[in-house]
Amino acid sequence: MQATKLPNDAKAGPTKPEVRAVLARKLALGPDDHFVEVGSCTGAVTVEAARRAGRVTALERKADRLETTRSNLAANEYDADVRLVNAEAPERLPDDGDVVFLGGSRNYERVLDAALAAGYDRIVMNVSRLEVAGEAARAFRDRDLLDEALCLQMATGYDLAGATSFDADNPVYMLVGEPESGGEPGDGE
Ligand SMILES: C[S@@+](CC[C@H](N)C(=O)[O-])C[C@H]1O[C@@H](n2cnc3c(N)ncnc32)[C@H](O)[C@@H]1O
Repeated sequence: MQATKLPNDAKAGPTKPEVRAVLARKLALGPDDHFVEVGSCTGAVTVEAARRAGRVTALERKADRLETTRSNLAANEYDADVRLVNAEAPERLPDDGDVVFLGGSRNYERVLDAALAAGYDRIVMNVSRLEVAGEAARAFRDRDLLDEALCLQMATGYDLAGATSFDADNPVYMLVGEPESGGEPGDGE
């Protein structure tokens, strides 16, 4: 697998590589897909999506973070047609997208409604704060959208006096939605 280079950082990112690996599986992007990202920040997800999807639109509300997305994209190779947009979704959410990933949670209910109205096939959201995760899971359920709910918790080993100890990351909740499937969480695969 090609390494993802992120020479520039931004405060709220990047999404950890192991979480991105699970995310890639859940997004299941292919060359015919138009992938839309809400909250691109460092561009870590943007870069990896741009190697799988045909088109990528990355929205980021903070202009300086969008510039970080842009510079990190420039450090990597990818084939997709990528468009970067400085906007707070649902403003400028494309109406011809196939798959949307919400890495940022502002206005998420309105983003879900806009994506559903536009006929997106897959909607995935990552949340780290517990209360927001609970409310977002309810929002997915209320829209008959919740296909899977995952709680990812990574711990990375490091050397401690010749033995292996671990540094734990905070948990990340991943909500996977497939409009019209809306099964019980866990039915996904
Ligand atoms: C946790 S960070 C995403 C990290 C990113 N996946 C990465 O790997 O760097 C969330 C980002 O979403 C942005 N954001 C939050 N809500 C947004 C919205 N409604 N529209 C656009 N950007 C949004 C924030 O400014 C922030 O940069």
